[in-house]
Amino acid sequence: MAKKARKVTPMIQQFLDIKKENPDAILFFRVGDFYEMFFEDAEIAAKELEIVLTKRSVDKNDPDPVPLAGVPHHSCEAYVGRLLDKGYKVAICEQVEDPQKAKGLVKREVVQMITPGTVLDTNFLKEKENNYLVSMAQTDNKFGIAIVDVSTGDFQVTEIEKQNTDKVSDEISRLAPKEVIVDDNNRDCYSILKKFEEQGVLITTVSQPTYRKVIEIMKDHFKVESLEGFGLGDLNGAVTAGGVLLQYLLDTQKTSLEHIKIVRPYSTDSYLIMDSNTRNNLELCETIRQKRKRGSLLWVLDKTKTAMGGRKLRNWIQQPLIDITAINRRLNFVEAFVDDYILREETGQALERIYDLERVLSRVIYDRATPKDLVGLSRSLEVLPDLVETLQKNLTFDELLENLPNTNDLADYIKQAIVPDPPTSVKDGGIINDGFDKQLDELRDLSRGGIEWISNLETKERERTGIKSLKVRYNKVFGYYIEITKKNLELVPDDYIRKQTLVNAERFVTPDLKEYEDKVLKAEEKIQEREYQLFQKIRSAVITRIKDIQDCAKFVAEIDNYLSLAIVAVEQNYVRPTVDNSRTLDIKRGRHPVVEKVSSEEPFIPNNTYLDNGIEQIALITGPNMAGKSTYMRQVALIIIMAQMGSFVPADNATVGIVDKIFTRVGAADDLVGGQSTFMVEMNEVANILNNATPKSFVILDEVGRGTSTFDGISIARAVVEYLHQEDKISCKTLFATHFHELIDLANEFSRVINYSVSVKEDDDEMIFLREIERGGTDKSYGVQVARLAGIPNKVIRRAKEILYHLENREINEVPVTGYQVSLDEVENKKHELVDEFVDLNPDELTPKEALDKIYELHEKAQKLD
Ligand SMILES: Nc1ncnc2c1ncn2[C@@H]1O[C@H](COP(=O)(O)OP(=O)(O)OP(=O)(O)O)[C@@H](O)[C@H]1O
Repeated sequence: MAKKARKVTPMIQQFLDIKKENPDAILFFRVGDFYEMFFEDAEIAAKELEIVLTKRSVDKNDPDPVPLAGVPHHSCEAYVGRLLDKGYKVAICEQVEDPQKAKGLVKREVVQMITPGTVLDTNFLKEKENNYLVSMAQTDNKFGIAIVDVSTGDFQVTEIEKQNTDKVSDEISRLAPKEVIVDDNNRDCYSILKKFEEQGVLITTVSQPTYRKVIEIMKDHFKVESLEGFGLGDLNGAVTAGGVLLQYLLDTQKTSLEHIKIVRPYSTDSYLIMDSNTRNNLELCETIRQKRKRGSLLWVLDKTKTAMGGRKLRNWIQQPLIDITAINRRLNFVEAFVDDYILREETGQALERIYDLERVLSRVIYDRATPKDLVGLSRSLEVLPDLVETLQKNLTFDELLENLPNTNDLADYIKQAIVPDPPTSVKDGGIINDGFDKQLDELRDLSRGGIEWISNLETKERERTGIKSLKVRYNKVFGYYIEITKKNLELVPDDYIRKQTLVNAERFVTPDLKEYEDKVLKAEEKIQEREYQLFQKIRSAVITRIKDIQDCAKFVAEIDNYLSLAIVAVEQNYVRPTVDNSRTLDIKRGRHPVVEKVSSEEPFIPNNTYLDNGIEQIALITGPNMAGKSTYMRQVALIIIMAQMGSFVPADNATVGIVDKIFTRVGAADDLVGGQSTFMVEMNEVANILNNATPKSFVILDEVGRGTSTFDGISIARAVVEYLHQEDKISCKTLFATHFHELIDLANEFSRVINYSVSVKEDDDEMIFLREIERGGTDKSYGVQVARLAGIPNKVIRRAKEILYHLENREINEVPVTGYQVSLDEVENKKHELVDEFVDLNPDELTPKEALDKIYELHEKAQKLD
């Protein structure tokens, strides 16, 4: 801000004072019809919003005018939205008294602090996505995480052991928060959050209150004596994060938080665990490269009709269940819809008429709701009885309907109160129905009577004066007046009082006219006041029913999800999976839900999968590039996820023994991570899998060891398979795709490793992909043929084939050196040296970090060799 003390105008001083209270926000300072920004705020706004930066002198002789930028108040939303998108906070500072009545400088106050995590305006929110604000706190041995979506009132807390920083990071990345709050002194938390800050998430630092204070904040907010009732007994980390979050909201949001009615503790271990790589690799909610919903699993499954359903479905996909009863409960509901076309149709039609109850409710609470919002709320609630009647036709839904609150009275009340098609703002008037409020009706009668008297006045006065062209008109300056053309002026009666002379006419008023006008205007003012009071009364009526409306919203979202999953199941021909406690994964003719939907050129070829922990634990899949290995492995993971989220699956038959964690090591994510070599990323991911997988986990390894030289790669790949196979270690179901044909032999040595390959047919040197997974390995890679498909020039292909021939026949030294100079002898010797060095490594003498560094060093050497 202004560094040296300078004399400034009172208004600029007022700006500076308010800015001092809100140092980390861009201050939108209301001046007349504009929001103006000064000093650095102006410079930032000008740059980020591409608006003109000007200067304003604070006094006549000021040599150093103040930077200034402004936006019109009526179109400020778009500008605020852009600043929020870029991770800024915006403080809206309004004139809080009528400038015409103000003595001296008009009073101004910050009436709203908008931050990316607390925004409510529908213009800035994605309809089918939650907008999470997260807080992170730390106790002796735990990290606490609290999550709130201010636009829906959803408030959850969890905690994770302190040593498990990766898990914390995975959870935060699942939530994809817009803003994270953290104690300004907490380095551990901050080091986890740094990555998110680099991705553009706003990190807001606050001072963490003491634990006692935190408990008080939580108890005060929820109006309870103890937090035990929420199941927060000894979750100190979760409670701390929750208290920090509430305190932040209380400090920044100048309105009530009444819609945050309950806090729900959860454990990340109650869901199928996936790290953020796995979520990305499997393209659950967006594609890896384009970051678009189209092409993701969500895109296939989302047929939801309501925004609430859309948000819930996203959460279901991100958090598949591990409790068999809960999964089967969901599957039962989906099945009920799958089996009944009429039920689907009728339910769909009802859901289509339901607005975003959660977000309307939060706007009501924050006093941002429009009359249209309330009409929307009432119409949505009115749909519920129809929906209930429809669902009652199938007994499966009884359980869901049991606790659904009855909100008919509220719907009726709003319907009686507000006109069916009200204007957008209460200020526009005319929002309350006639007959709803006696006082309003009387005022309206008065006003209408006055208007009628005035409108009859023209006829009356024409008769009285004999002036046929006499007109009664209204303008903002004089109010009502009588206009007489110049040529009729001598007929003007004595009681007319002249107000204005025009070129061809004169304007008059009469005492009667003024009296009626007064009545009308006063009545109008009172009507406006009364309508506002009534609107607030209706608002309060809604607020008393927050819990009921939230329960209805949850019910609608849940039904919407079952219906959506059922519609997809019918359209795409999915089946109900059997989910049980076995260790078996048995999929008959499984398909990839996304690829089968987008592949228009060739029909999708289904494939079987059988894995268990007893006999067929690790499937080693070999086959040419482009054959469909990655698609196949991802398809199996997606089928598990779909089954455990309660969805039908793309297969003819599927049995899924509950999986606790899914891990993937798939090359596609490599380019996502900046600053680390492909090999390093690969090894980090493998380390994570080997350290965290359990016998109930499912692991996909795609080309492990690819990022380094062949011998290193084979050695690492083999060691990983051996480790996964050891009965006393992990022994989890694994799909392992590899180009290293040398690994095929593992099936002879290890009882639970089974070879598979993806079939290809050769026809006149042409390669035809059959896309069928067959038992048995293949030692042909067809890399050269695939290279040709990719458009590599024929000359290079021919030469590659020539080299390949000699390599395959172990005639490394006899490759004719026509075309390219290849010193294979030298390369081969160096390669042996590297492998020797690798084999000589003694794990007992190295820490894991040293081992990784060493491998990395060898990898770099090998890459140079390549
Ligand atoms: N079962 C299938 N039916 C039809 N098309 C398929 C099938 N599996 C894969 N494909 C198509 O084949 C293409 C290649 O598949 P994928 O990327 O899985 O091959 P890959 O064997 O993993 O190749 P690479 O080893 O080069 O990574 C995909 O774009 C997909 O559209």
